[in-house]
Amino acid sequence: MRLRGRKGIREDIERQKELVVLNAKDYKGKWAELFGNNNPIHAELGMGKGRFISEMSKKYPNINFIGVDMYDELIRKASEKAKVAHEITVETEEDAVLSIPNLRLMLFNIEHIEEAFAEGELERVYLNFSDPWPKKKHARRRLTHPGFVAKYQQILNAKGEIHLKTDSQSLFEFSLNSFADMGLRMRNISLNLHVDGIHPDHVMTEYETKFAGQGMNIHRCEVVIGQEALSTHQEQLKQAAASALAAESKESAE
Ligand SMILES: C[S@@+](CC[C@H](N)C(=O)[O-])C[C@H]1O[C@@H](n2cnc3c(N)ncnc32)[C@H](O)[C@@H]1O
Repeated sequence: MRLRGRKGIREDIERQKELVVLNAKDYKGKWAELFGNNNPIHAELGMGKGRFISEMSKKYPNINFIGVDMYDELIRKASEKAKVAHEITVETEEDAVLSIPNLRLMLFNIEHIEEAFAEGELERVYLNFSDPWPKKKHARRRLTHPGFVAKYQQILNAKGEIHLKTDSQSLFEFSLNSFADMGLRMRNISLNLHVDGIHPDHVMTEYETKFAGQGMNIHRCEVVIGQEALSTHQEQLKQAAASALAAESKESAE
C-alpha cells in the first residue's frame, strides 16, 4: 500500500501527542511507563486504517494496544477511527489531542521493530492481512519470514503469542512453514475462518471485511511463543486427551 504524503498530514499527527508516537525508539523498555500501568501490551504490526486496533482497544480496556504503520496518512486515518470508536468528539484544535488511555498509534518501520521494544515487552503480536510479497525474490520482506519472527520472539514475553490472519494462501503456507521450521507450536489453524464460524467477539479488519465480503477464504492461526503460553497450551492438550480417554472408557463400560 503506497500513499503519497499530503501537506498538513505530518502537522496533524504531530499535534496528537497523546495518541500518536513518532519517536518510538525513545520508549523502548518504557511502554508500561507511557501507558501508566503494567497491563499486557498487544501490537498490530501493519494496522492500515486502524479499525481492528481501535475496536480492540475499546473492547478490552485492560489491555494496552499499539497500532504500528509506516505511513503518516494511515496513522492519521487510524487516529480518526480511534476517536470515533472511543466516542471522542473533537470540538477544538486542543481537543484533538485527547488521549485514549490504552491505545497508541506508532509511526514506525517494522523492519526495525526490535529498536522500539525491549525484550519481553509485548504479550501479543497481531499480523492482519500483511502484504503477501508473492515474488520469491521478495520473501525476506514478508512479515512472517524467520528474520522477522526471530525479532518477535525477542520482544514477546513468557505469555507471548502471534496471531495471524490473511486472505493469501501463499503467504499462509509460507508462514506455517516458517513457524514450523523455527520449531514453534501452532494452534487454532483455520483455512476458512468465516465458514468455520467466527467467535462472537471476533473483530474484523478493513481488509478482512473486504475479502470476506467477496467470498474469499480467510486463513488464521495462532503461534505460541512464550514458555508460559506453551506450558498452558500443553496442559490444556493433556486435559483434553484425558477427558477423551475417560469418555471412551465410560462408553465401552456401558
Ligand atoms: C494490506 S495492509 C493491512 C491493513 C490492516 N491490518 C487490515 O487488515 O485491514 C498492510 C499494512 O501493513 C503496513 N506495512 C507493511 N509493511 C510495513 C512495515 N515494514 N512497517 C510498517 N508498516 C508496514 C502497510 O502500510 C499497510 O498499511
